[in-house]
Amino acid sequence: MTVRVGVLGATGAVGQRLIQLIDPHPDFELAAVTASESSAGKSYREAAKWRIDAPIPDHIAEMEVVATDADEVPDDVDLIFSSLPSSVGAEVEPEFCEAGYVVSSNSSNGRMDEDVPLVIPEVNADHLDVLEVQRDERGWDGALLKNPNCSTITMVPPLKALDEAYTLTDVTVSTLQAVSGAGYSGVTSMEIIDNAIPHIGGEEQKMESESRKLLGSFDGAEVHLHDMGVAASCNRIATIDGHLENVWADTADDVTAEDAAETMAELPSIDLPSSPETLIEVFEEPERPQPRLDRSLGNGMTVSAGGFRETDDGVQFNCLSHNTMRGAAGASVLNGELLAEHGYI
Ligand SMILES: NC(=O)C1=CN([C@@H]2O[C@H](COP(=O)(O)OP(=O)(O)OC[C@H]3O[C@@H](n4cnc5c(N)ncnc54)[C@H](OP(=O)(O)O)[C@@H]3O)[C@@H](O)[C@H]2O)C=CC1
Ligand SMILES: N[C@@H](CC(=O)OP(=O)(O)O)C(=O)O
Repeated sequence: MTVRVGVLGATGAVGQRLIQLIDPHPDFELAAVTASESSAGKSYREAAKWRIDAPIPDHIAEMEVVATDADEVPDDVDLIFSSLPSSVGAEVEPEFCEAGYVVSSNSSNGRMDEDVPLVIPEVNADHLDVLEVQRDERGWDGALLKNPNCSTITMVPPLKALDEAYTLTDVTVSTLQAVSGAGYSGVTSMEIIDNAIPHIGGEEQKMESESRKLLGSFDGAEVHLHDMGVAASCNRIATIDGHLENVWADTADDVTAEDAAETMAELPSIDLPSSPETLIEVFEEPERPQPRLDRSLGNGMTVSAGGFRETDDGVQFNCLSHNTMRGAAGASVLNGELLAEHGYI
C-alpha cells in the first residue's frame, strides 16, 4: 500500500529530516510540502535552506511549497506530518484533523491533552487507541497523534526497561542538548561557541510531565500518569546533533548496575520499517555513549546507554539519541507507520 503524505513546516530543521526519511520510504509518497506565507509559491529548493549533508532529492527540490492551510493540500493525501512552531501547530493542526486528515505531529502543542495520544511505538503503542476517545469527543474524521519532546524520547526507553523490572519511584536528569534542537535560527554562533547555556525554555517541564504520560497506563478511557517523581535540568552545548543525558533512577526494588544494563539491552524493538533492530545499544566502555560517535546508530533511531553505577536508591547511567531523528522526524515517521499498521489511515 502506498500512503500519500504531506509535511507541514517542510522547510525547517525537522521538516528537512522528514523529507530525507520520506523520500526513500517503502510505503510513503510525498505529495505536499507546506511552510509559512513567505515560502508559499516558491520551489522547495528556493524556499528551504537545505542543511543536510546529502542532496535534496531532485523531484522534491522542484515541488511547489504551499501555504499551511488544509485547503492547499490535495484531498487524496492520507497522512500529514507536522513540524511547525508549536504556536502555529496549535492553530492549524485541529483544522487539518477537522478536515479529515490524520496528523502525526512533532510539535509540542497538545501533547499533554487528555484525548491526545503521546506515543513512542516501542514503549506505549497501546496508548494509540486514545484516538477513539478523541474522535468521540471532538467529532473528527481525522486524528491527532503526538511524539514527545526530543530530550524526553532519549531517556524514556531506558526508563521503561527499568520500570518493567524494578518499578521507578524517582528520576533526576541533567541534559547536554545539541544546537539543532533549537531550530536553524535558535542559537547564534556567538552565543554557543566556547560556551554552554544552562537554560532551555520549557524543556524541564516537558521532560517532567511527558515522561509520566508515556510510562503511564491507558485503561481504555484515559491515561493515568505514572506516579514517579521526575526532576530535570536542561543545558545547551555546542554539538550539532545528539542529546546526551545523565540520569539518576531510583527504584522500589534493588537493582545492580549489571542488571540495569542487561534489562535495557533486552528491551525489544518492534516490527515497523523505521524501528531499529536494537532499540537500546548498551556500552560497557564508561566514556560512551558520545554524540559524535553514537548518534547515528540504527539510522539515528537507536538510543544508547552506558556508564552504569549503583546508587543508594537505584542506578545512575548516561543515555543519548539523535534529537532530529529519534527525537523528532524519525519519531513522527514511526508514529505514521504505527497509524497505518493499526488501520487509522
Ligand atoms: N529541532 C529539533 O530537534 C526538534 C524540534 N521540535 C519541534 O518541531 C517543530 C519544528 O522545529 P524546527 O524544524 O526545529 O523549526 P524551524 O524553525 O527550523 O522550522 C519551522 C518550520 O515551520 C514553518 N513556519 C514557521 N512559521 C510558520 C507559520 N506562521 N505558518 C506556517 N508555517 C510556518 C517554517 O517555514 P518557513 O521556512 O517558511 O519559515 C519552517 O518550515 C517545533 O515545534 C519544535 O519545537 C521537536 C523536537 C526536536
Ligand atoms: N526544545 C528542544 C527541541 C524541541 O523543539 O522540543 P519540543 O518538541 O518539545 O518543542 C531542544 O531545544 O533541544
